Amino acid sequence: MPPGILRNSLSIGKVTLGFPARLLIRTKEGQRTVPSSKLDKGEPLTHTALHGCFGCGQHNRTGLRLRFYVDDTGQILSTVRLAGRFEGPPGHAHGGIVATLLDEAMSKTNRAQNIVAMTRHMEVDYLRPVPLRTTLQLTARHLSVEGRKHHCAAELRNAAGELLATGKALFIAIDPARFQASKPSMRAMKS
Ligand SMILES: CCCCCCCCCC(=O)SCCNC(=O)CCNC(=O)[C@H](O)C(C)(C)COP(=O)(O)OP(=O)(O)OC[C@H]1O[C@@H](n2cnc3c(N)ncnc32)[C@H](O)[C@@H]1OP(=O)(O)O
Repeated sequence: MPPGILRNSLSIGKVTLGFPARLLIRTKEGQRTVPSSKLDKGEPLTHTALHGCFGCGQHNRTGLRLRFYVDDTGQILSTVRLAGRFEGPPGHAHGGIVATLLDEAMSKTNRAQNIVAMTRHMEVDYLRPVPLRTTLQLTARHLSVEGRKHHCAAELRNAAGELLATGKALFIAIDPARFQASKPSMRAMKS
């Protein structure tokens, strides 16, 4: 297991129940779909610092509350079911929410290596409208690193494996302690 990955309290057996019947994964041999019951190498990926995050904060009741897993190649996996409040085009997700899904998954490819990094530049290809209230598959990979610059990519698919959106992004590694120290106080934010 790469450093920085913390197991959450769910067992692997319970985790796989959350996935659709078949899940697209990338292995050392190439891309393929597997029955989700066979996804025995996915490890829950979680962290303790960002409870309020709109993407993954489990305490953010209005957020997406995404949960992520990492396979043995370092690929990040998640399944998502978007609620009606995330609508943009009728019956489909708002583009900003689609970008958030891709951004969040890519950020976890850094987190899985114990790197704290912020999105500096991101591009999205919206290939098909993303339906609400149905299971979606979100995957992301770390592509390369050069100094503080981390290049990542993500894909969003429907349960049948059809590609709906892709993203690429440049993340810049930061010192989280310095970031916390520069955080505005609640009083400053209210004024
Ligand atoms: C505790 C925090 C936890 C955060 C977790 C991640 C959450 C999930 C992801 C997000 O949604 S983050 C939220 C959205 N992103 C932001 O709010 C970031 C806002 N931007 C910043 O705060 C700063 O721009 C940033 C910290 C990302 C970088 O500022 P720096 O001053 O540290 O870096 P700098 O500008 O010097 O750029 C670093 C390198 O990247 C290069 N660079 C910057 N933009 C580039 C670009 N577009 N293309 C190519 N290279 C680029 C730049 O030239 C330089 O190259 P060198 O190191 O070789 O000199």
